[in-house]
Amino acid sequence: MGIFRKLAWFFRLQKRRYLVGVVFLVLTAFTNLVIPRSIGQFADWANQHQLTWPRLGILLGLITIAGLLQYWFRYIWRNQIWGGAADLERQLRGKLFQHYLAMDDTFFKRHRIGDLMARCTNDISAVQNVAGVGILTLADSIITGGTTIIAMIVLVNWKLTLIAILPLPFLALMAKVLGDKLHANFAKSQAAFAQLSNKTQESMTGIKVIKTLGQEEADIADFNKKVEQTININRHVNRVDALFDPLTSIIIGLTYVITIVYGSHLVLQKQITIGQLIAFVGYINALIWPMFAIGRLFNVLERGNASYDRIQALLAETALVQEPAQAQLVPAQPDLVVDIQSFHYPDSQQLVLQKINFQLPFGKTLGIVGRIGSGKSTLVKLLLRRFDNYQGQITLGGIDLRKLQLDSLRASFSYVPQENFLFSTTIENNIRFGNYQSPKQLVIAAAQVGAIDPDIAKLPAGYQTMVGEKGMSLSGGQQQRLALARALLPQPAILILDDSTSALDAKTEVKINHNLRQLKTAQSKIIISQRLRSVMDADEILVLDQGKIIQRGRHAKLIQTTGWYAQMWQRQQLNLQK
Ligand SMILES: Nc1ncnc2c1ncn2[C@@H]1O[C@H](COP(=O)(O)OP(=O)(O)OP(=O)(O)O)[C@@H](O)[C@H]1O
Repeated sequence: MGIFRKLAWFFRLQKRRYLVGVVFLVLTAFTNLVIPRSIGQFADWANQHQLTWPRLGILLGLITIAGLLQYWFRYIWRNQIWGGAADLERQLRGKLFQHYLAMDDTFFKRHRIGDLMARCTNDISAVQNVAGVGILTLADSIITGGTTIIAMIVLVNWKLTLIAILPLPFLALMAKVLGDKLHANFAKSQAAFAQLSNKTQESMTGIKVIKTLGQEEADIADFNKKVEQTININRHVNRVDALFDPLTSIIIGLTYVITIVYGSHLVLQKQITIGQLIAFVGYINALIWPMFAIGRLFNVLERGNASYDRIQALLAETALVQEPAQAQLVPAQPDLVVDIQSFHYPDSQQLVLQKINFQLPFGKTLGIVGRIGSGKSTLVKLLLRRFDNYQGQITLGGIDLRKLQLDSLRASFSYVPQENFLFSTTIENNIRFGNYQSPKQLVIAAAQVGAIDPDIAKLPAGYQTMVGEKGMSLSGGQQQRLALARALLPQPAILILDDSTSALDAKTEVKINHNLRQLKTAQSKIIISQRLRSVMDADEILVLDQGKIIQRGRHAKLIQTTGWYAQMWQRQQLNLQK
């Protein structure tokens, strides 16, 4: 019952809806009594040769009215209670999704996507069941069960009632015991399902790698193994479930036998009429479902409770980066000043950045180069405030990043990462992403700077061409250029290109660099690249190695020195000549 306490916030919000639902459940329970009672009366009148057409008419009228009212009452409570359950689902789904979006990299490292999706599907359904089937069963068991037993005692005979309902609590007990077994297996089935969705998601995401390495057969075998495991567990669940029905029939059968044997005895003793006995059988019929449901109720509540805890555990995880109270907006045309003493990722002790300091006045360009793994992308993550746990300070427009509004901070940067993500919608929507109000000319202008406009013009549906999932229908270079156009459209204060032209040929890259230089919109640029050609026009270039700046200055100065930059420049020039 703890789950009802945990969901008290929701039931308080939906008080009216649930109250109306329960009132109509009570009315349904009362109309439920009319039909057996009328049939019993019919039997008595028939038995006593007192049945007349008008009397038959009254009974049929009563049964019809009770049936119609029941239809209407059921319609109302179903709408109210199921509506409430659907609303709980909507709220939990919304909360979880919003939470996922607010989380940082470490969260997604801790939880696999398949698990996160399972929480959004199976766990939410289990909690939703509490607010739907759970509430219905609880109210129905108490209300229908209670009114039926009272009717049996008052309208028929208390001794017969007591003896006849004796086996019914076993029905509830059995439902609970088997339910527990079912629950344990259900947890295994949930885990197997989560593994299967992890596997499916990984295979779908990595489909290109699987095909390239010719691993289709191995992957299919692995997938089939997981499907087999899931089916086996579900088979076991079904076997336990299948035990339930025959046992139910035995207990219900026993109840009828007792009722008929002892009831007939009472009829022969003239303590009750034959009509009362017939009505009584009708009441027993009405009582079976509430008893049966009580046992199942425990499972619904337990399952819901476990799932609610799992959802809450996720929701309780806080993002590493929090917005302070009274956060400030980024000033217009901000200068960027970086002074990082040291940084390590939260889940590792390895120092990834040390003594990184530079200034990027508004409108200037900074180039960052260096060996792979030297910390270039990590530096960008700190600028975008994906991590906060560094020693030192970063200011934008003179304000510490940690004091800025997150939305305002992120709107100041446009970041084109090494690996782009395109959405399965049109090319235009991919460029517009988040900037749906921008006029079409600006979309085209961004595509022109990104040198993707000529490619789009060649497509049959132009800007309205659908991009396959993850940009499947575009080449790697086209995807990179589309991502660049998307980053340019909002005209951010600082544009960050993180090796974002790696898939382009030299000619296209030169063209894009030229377009970027010609941009009329003033903005700062941070260009990270393996190709020194991309940064040679920068106002300052930083060379990183093992998280430290080992060289800095302008291109002309750096090629004069004997360090990494000059060596790399010569090597790349030679490669170009080949
Ligand atoms: N999320 C993370 N958690 C722990 N360590 C990480 C994480 N991301 C990167 N690292 C480590 O930080 C170091 C710097 O990585 P980073 O990606 O910043 O290098 P990079 O210079 O951008 O490399 P590349 O040129 O290959 O993109 C590497 O040793 C890497 O293994």
